Amino acid sequence: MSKGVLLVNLGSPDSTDPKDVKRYLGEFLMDERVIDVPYWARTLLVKGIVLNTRPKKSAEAYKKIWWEEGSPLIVLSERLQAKIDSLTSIPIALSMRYGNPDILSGLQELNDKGVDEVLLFPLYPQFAMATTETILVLAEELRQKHFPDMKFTTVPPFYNHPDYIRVLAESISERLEGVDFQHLLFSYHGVPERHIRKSDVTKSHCKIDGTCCQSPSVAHQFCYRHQCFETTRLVAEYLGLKENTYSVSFQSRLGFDPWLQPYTDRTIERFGKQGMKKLAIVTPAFVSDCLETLEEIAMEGEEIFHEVGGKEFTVVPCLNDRQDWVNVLSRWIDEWAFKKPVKA
Ligand SMILES: C=CC1=C(C)c2cc3[nH]c(cc4nc(cc5[nH]c(cc1n2)c(C)c5CCC(=O)O)C(CCC(=O)O)=C4C)c(C)c3C=C
Ligand SMILES: [Fe+2]
Ligand SMILES: [Fe+2]
Repeated sequence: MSKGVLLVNLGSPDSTDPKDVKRYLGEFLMDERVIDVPYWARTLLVKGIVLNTRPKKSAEAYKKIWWEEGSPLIVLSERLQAKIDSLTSIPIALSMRYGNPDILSGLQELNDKGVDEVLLFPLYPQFAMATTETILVLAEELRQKHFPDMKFTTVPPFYNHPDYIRVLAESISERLEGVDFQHLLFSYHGVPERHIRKSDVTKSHCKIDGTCCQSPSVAHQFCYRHQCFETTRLVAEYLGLKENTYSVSFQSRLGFDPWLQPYTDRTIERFGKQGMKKLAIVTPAFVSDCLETLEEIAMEGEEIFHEVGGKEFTVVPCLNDRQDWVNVLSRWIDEWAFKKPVKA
């Protein structure tokens, strides 16, 4: 058997043209694991309401962060792929769950190189139905339809892996060296609370309260909220952060359902109103900088903080193509390719 890797990230529109943004949002939001309501209700909501207003607004936001080479998320993912490729001896392909390059083209590229054993590598530290699960489900559908002889292995969420924690913590301490900050906010992408309950394999553990995510449970294998808290706890431990000098919040909510709380925008506002002047923020749900980090946090978040009296707002970049991160990913891939188990 011949081995290869498919890195998969979320994806971006092809350009900042509202038509491209509309096509991308249509594919993204019609995913039943992103907006998890019956098909008729999703169609009504997405095609009848969201796609009539959101693409124009989102296109304006994308214009603020777009690079000459294209979407930061795609460009940074491509740089990561190229660097890993230069360190490993097996083919490394890159796909996006939505937009281009799609998962089918990534699998085709590997297939054309003679690969019949693929390591599926969702580029998300924490499990979520709207991220990891939807990648694995679509990839499996495509495998059955187009490449029935291909074999898949999946990289599990690495939210608590010591290598990931070390690199994330080092990236934070590098960015914050010499920066005087009062609080470090760990802002994760939010999900509707309903998603957390749906992913609870025990169907009884998850209460979305102060205790469930801290009490041991098999449910945590698929609990995004627990995994965000664990990443935070382990990084705080690594950096020796004192209690009450860091906290967790959830950003990017959409719609009227309750999403995971506290919300990042309200948290930033509250901190400023309480008199905090120097806030640092890190976004560990994303391994590549993107709209949600470069616009929502670094631009909008800073504006909110300044409006309520905050002075210094420091954003830690995502891991992107940092060399220590590239080294870790290349080593995990080699461990798999040369028959050593990838540590969970
Ligand atoms: C409406 C439901 C959404 C869920 C659930 C959701 C979960 C989720 N998303 C990410 C990562 C990213 N999301 C990004 C953009 C983005 N997300 C949503 C909606 C949901 N996300 C929308 C509508 C958008 C598009 C932009 C907008 O109109 O506001 C991005 C950035 C993409 C880019 O091109 O830069 C990322 C990355 C995670 C990790 C997650 C659940 C854990
Ligand atoms: Fe999102
Ligand atoms: Fe929980």
